[in-house]
Amino acid sequence: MVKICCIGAGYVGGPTMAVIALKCPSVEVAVVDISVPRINAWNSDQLPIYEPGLDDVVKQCRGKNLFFSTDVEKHVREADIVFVSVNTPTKTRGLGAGKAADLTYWESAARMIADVSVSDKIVVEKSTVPVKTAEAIEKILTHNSKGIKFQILSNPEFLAEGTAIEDLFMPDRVLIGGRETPEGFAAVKALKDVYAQWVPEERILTTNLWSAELSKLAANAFLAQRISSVNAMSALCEATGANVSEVSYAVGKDSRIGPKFLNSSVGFGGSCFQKDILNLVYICECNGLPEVAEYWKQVIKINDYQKTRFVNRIVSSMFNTVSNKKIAVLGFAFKKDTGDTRETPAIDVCKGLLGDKARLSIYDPQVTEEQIQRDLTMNKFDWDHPLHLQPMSPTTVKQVSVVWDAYEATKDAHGICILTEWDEFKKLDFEKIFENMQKPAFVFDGRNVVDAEKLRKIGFIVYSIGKPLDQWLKDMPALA
Ligand SMILES: NC(=O)c1ccc[n+]([C@@H]2O[C@H](COP(=O)([O-])OP(=O)(O)OC[C@H]3O[C@@H](n4cnc5c(N)ncnc54)[C@H](O)[C@@H]3O)[C@@H](O)[C@H]2O)c1
Ligand SMILES: O=c1ccn([C@@H]2O[C@H](COP(=O)(O)OP(=O)(O)O[C@H]3O[C@H](CO)[C@@H](O)[C@H](O)[C@H]3O)[C@@H](O)[C@H]2O)c(=O)[nH]1
Repeated sequence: MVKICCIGAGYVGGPTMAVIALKCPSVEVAVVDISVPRINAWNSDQLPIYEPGLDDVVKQCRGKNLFFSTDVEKHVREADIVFVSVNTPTKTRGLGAGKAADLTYWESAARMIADVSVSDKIVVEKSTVPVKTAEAIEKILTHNSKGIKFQILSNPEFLAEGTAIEDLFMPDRVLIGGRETPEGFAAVKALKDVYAQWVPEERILTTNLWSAELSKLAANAFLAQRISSVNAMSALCEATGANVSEVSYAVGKDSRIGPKFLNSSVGFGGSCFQKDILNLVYICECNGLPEVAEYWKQVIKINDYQKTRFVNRIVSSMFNTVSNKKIAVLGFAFKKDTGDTRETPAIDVCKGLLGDKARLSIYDPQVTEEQIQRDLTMNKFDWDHPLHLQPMSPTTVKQVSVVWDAYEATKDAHGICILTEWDEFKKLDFEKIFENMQKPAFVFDGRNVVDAEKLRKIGFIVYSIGKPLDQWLKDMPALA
């Protein structure tokens, strides 16, 4: 029986290994982590992450061929294939601070693998890493190996949160990069055989190591670039009276461009896009390519501009101040169908409004008060460390209350900001909400989820990203 061990029981390690266990009953899969609460949660009825369909997959395999454990060394020692899916945060100090990937967790995992191994192993990079990381990992492993042979593969993960199980069941592609040597080809084949149990052969791509590592950063950069492109257009739409949804639709009808990933928003969030582009920018700079670095940096700049622009719209529309006004924030997660708040645009929008002394009442169906308070007090990039190493802030933001109902959040509010596209926000009774709000009542829709015309008929002043502006908003300056 092939034994797989995955170091890192997070958003990637957990779902990916659960699906491998489900699809490969003859493989034994152990997912290990240094975080005791995380492993306890994986072994309980309340999994540590919310992902549609995940509970079901875990229930079918847990205790049979899927195990979650904190005994990292034992499972690594016994495994034939070791996936490493640990944090790769953005460095906050030293060389490359604010851009480069911090490989501390990766390096310590590699040293531990070398220490405890007593048989040859395939080590798989599942985390997103800078191109050429495999070379460094290889050096750590071979210098400490006591004669044991390691083959390093790059097998980046492309799942998106909220659709992780679907993406893992039917991936567009699985990418495996390895050394172009007989041993490298054999390792690639061994991993390919695992995926081939449910992924059609033509969707399993094999490349050299550097292409696989770089393809992951490139894919995220291309995806984020599409959003920044459409968001840049949204500002121009507002200035000209064009409608960004109509523009996106018309542009996406070109089969060379395609319709997906062209929704204008308050900005992209999530644990990957910003981090991976910063990483790409740093790699370009290190390789003497400042023009290429500048090009990708612009994707992040437009994303920051979009968030600032949104806050400025709110403040300027509400008589140039939100001081002591109650603003209802609907949605805090970085996208719908997840409780994940890493790099969510809601953090920057809320901080912007708090900077102007607003009172915030926040509702998200999947995010807890503790998480929101933590996000609003944490320093940039601190979120991307194992849970027990994250700073616990003793302070809370007093002007923020977190409620468990959209109607409660909007009661007596001056304005509503929609920051996540949860389906339930489309079905709210806006007549009832309008009655209970201060007047004039504003809606700032950062996800284009509400029917603006319907809301205007009720009496709201509505701002929808990239849509023709209300007369009210036209009269207000909204410079970013
Ligand atoms: N979240 C996503 O959707 C996604 C998708 C594709 C790729 N990635 C990449 O995958 C990697 C993991 O991301 P994630 O979202 O799963 O992160 P995560 O923070 O949810 O999980 C990482 C886990 O690794 C554990 N860990 C860290 N060091 C360890 C060690 N030495 N030994 C054992 N456990 C250790 C942490 O405790 C944590 O539970 C990152 O490189 C990320 O960029 C993420
Ligand atoms: O048209 C769009 C599509 C997305 N978004 C936003 O972009 C962010 C990222 O969304 P998405 O890509 O769906 O989620 P992630 O889970 O961050 O997945 C991305 O990042 C992962 C981590 O690397 C990759 O594996 C995935 O392929 C890649 O899609 C979210 O804030 C979305 O709201 C938009 O604003 N407009």
